[in-house]
Amino acid sequence: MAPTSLNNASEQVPHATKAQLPTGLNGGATASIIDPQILVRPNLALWVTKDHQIYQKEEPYPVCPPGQCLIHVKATGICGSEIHFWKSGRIGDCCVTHDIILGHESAGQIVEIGEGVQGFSVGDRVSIEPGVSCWECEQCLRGRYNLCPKVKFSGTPPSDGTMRRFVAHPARFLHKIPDTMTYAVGALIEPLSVAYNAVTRASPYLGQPVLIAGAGPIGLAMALCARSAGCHPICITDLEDNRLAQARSMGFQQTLKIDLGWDRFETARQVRRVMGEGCAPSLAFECTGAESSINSAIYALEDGGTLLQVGCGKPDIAVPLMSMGFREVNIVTSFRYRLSWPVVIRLVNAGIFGDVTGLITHTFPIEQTIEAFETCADRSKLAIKVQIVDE
Ligand SMILES: NC(=O)c1ccc[n+]([C@@H]2O[C@H](COP(=O)([O-])OP(=O)(O)OC[C@H]3O[C@@H](n4cnc5c(N)ncnc54)[C@H](O)[C@@H]3O)[C@@H](O)[C@H]2O)c1
Ligand SMILES: OC[C@H](O)C(O)[C@@H](O)CO
Repeated sequence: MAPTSLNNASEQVPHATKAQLPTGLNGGATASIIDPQILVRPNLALWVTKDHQIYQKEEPYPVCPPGQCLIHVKATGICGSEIHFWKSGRIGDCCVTHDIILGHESAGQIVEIGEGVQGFSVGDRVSIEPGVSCWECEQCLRGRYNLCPKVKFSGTPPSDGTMRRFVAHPARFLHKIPDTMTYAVGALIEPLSVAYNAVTRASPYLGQPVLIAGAGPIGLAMALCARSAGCHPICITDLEDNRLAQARSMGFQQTLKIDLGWDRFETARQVRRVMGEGCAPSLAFECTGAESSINSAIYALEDGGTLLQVGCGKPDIAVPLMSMGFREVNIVTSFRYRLSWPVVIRLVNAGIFGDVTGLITHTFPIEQTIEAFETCADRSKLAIKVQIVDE
């Protein structure tokens, strides 16, 4: 994955000042469905600095540019990448060089419609697809719009994100969610999309034995998706008991706590032992990005198996390429998602993944966003998915 493609375009969403606004709005039509009291609430936003600080500041109420909708963000999940931008100031070569607003896992309600937008109404409940691709380059035109070199990805430098009360977002990247779906679940469509994309890249077969390395939000979302795709048995590994306990509470009983003292052969042996039924995994979704985990997954795979690399780690990772060659072990990568929202919304709504709310362990009101970040970053708090809500 080229780190520079994480986000290459600069964000230029203009902001209106409150003084310019007639009634907390931009003068556009707003249906009575929106409580006017909500629109005058401060537009609190969560910023990160290049000096590893986060702070919350009131932003002007945004203007709603043509082609975009203004959304009252009602639920936003904190992603591990945001903890990286905060604590390390970077992911690979994608650096925080100036203060930006974080956030890319959000759902909310449309409060204003920009000029030229069709198919949406004020009051619609939507999940936000954060990667705004150009829709003009060859990758976009070929349908691989997740690889668009001009993508503006919410909350990834240099683009501001969705972790604020009100945000404008292009209508093309908004997806209606059914009335029966909560905003919290609408915000989970993003991590579930990461898993969905990886599953579509792997095309598993019914009854395929699968290893999932890492039981963070992505590993657990991966497990839900892989199970729905018919994978069985599924062995999930992690270093932490609480994450494996969460996996079991979601119905995945075959878990393995990794001992970093084991070498890759012993880890592979343990994976196969936990899988039981005489199985070795023929597909491994690697969701940690840790070199030792990647290597163990490669050795745990049966000959001819496939490593589906989802986790992001250091730029250069050593893998036993020659041994893989002799065993015809494949590596496939998966980056974000494309065309996933409508399908994932449909699958979640139909209950195909089971209860996805098992991913959410903590919820904070928007005013406590800093506390939410601290909880997410502090492993002793045993958080998996932390969400910020604003009802
Ligand atoms: N490919 C993509 O498009 C994409 C999208 C989102 C996230 N990601 C990446 O996916 C990974 C997982 O994301 P997350 O939010 O779940 O992160 P996370 O840090 O919450 O979870 C990772 C889990 O891996 C476990 N782990 C670490 N080393 C291990 C090892 N050697 N063996 C077994 N488990 C180990 C950790 O204990 C942790 O529970 C991250 O690297 C993230 O950057 C990739
Ligand atoms: O789910 C999407 C990921 O979190 C992003 O790609 C992030 O890692 C960098 O922008």
